Amino acid sequence: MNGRPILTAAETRAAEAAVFATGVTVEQAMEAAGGVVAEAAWRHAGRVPTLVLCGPGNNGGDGYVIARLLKARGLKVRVAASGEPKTDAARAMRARWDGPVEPLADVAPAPLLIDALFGTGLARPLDPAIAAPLERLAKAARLRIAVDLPSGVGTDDGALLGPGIAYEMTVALAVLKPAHRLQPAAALMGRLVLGDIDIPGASKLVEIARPHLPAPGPADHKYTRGHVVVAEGAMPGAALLSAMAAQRGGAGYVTLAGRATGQGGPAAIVRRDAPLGEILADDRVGVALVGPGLGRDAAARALLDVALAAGRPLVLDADALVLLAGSGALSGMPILTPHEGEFTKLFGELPGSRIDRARAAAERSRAVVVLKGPDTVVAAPDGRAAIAAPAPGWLATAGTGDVLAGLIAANRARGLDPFDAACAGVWLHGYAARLAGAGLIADDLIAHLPRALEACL
Ligand SMILES: NC(=O)C1=CN([C@@H]2O[C@H](COP(=O)(O)OP(=O)(O)OC[C@H]3O[C@@H](n4cnc5c(N)ncnc54)[C@H](O)[C@@H]3O)[C@@H](O)[C@H]2O)[C@@H](O)CC1
Ligand SMILES: [K+]
Repeated sequence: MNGRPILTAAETRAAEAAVFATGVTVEQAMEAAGGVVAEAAWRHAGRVPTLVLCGPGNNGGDGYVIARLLKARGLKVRVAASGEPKTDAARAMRARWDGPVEPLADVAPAPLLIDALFGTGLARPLDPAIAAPLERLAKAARLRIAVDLPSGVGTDDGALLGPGIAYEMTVALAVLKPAHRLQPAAALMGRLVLGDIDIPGASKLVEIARPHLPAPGPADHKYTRGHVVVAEGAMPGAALLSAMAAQRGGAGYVTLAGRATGQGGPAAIVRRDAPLGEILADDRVGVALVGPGLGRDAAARALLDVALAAGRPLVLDADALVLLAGSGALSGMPILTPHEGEFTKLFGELPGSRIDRARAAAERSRAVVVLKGPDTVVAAPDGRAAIAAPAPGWLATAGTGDVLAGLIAANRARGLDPFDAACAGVWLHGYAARLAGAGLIADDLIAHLPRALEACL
């Protein structure tokens, strides 16, 4: 799978254990971890008086190493701890720290705060006796750096278990964890730096990577590049946005068909008023996109039924998802693109993190599920899953979902497998949003798609 691996707390422990089984010691891994954080802190903050907060586990152990290494560089470093270290490795690092260790409760702040209280081992919400001084010290600092994770977030689900402090930088150790990308935790990370400590991790969960989308070759023509048929429903503006996004997203041929309610848009988009079933019977159709502006009436239902029966690759969005509520497994592995509200209508209240819920929904529906939001998750029925890197909040505006559906349709029509097509669409969408900048509207995203595509050649 493309993209940086993301490991849960248990998977990270298993990856560490595999490395320890080769003869590497926990102390060596901890020295390496402390080393990468100290280096990153030095490069980020320079010669700034520093306070390192150490917790009881190995995250705290990393903290004692960081304190020693920064002090060796000539920084004024103080250490405060929430208690005595509880692991052998952390005790060993505590013993190698030659300065005092102050109690957390009443320690004075410093301009740079390094938080090594808890990492992947946090098992419950922070006690106020820890959360309160952490918050006080963070507020009084000028810069805040988190070791592996901000203390007080759920590693596997990104939930808030502490005061929700925003850091300037987080140094993820060895691999990314779900909290680095899942909200609300992801918003606290600041600059996310990956600290390589030579612990390889493989996972069925990755961060969505820039796709490789080669330019059309000499043998390509409009149909090999992908023919996208977008169903036009009650609100034709939404379908037009999808169609334009598919076109600018690289599809060779885009047709609007269905209720023939719309007008306007580029002359290169073909409008047909033949029955949708007849249009989809053409085996050169690469994908049918149904849902944006579809409506929820009997005519909408009829269009959806025709598309479901056509046997073509499908992308189902918006109203189509609401109309599908209560249906079981789907055939042909369609791509479903619900936001939270549509997801709940379609699949009910599922337990677990957004990753767990997207995976369960994908398995149940036999579809690729794109659970949209500030931390979009893509999941396939075989367990593959991917989380998008943070995209600009400006995407929270009308029509951007229609653009995403069109982009995913274009990538599916060009022949990518449903999971890869969904990931490629999400990546292009986020990248185009960064190019479009502040105040973007959905039309601006479309205008920036050619440059986003160029980045993938
Ligand atoms: N990923 C890796 O390969 C490496 C990880 N290391 C570090 O080790 C960390 C994980 O270490 P640990 O598993 O010891 O976990 P932590 O250091 O995150 O914390 C575990 C300790 O905190 C206690 N605890 C959990 N929740 C608490 C709460 N709400 N209030 C008070 N105490 C609580 C536990 O009982 C345990 O003593 C990583 O985050 C990373 O910083 C490095 O030291 C070495 C290499
Ligand atoms: K931490």
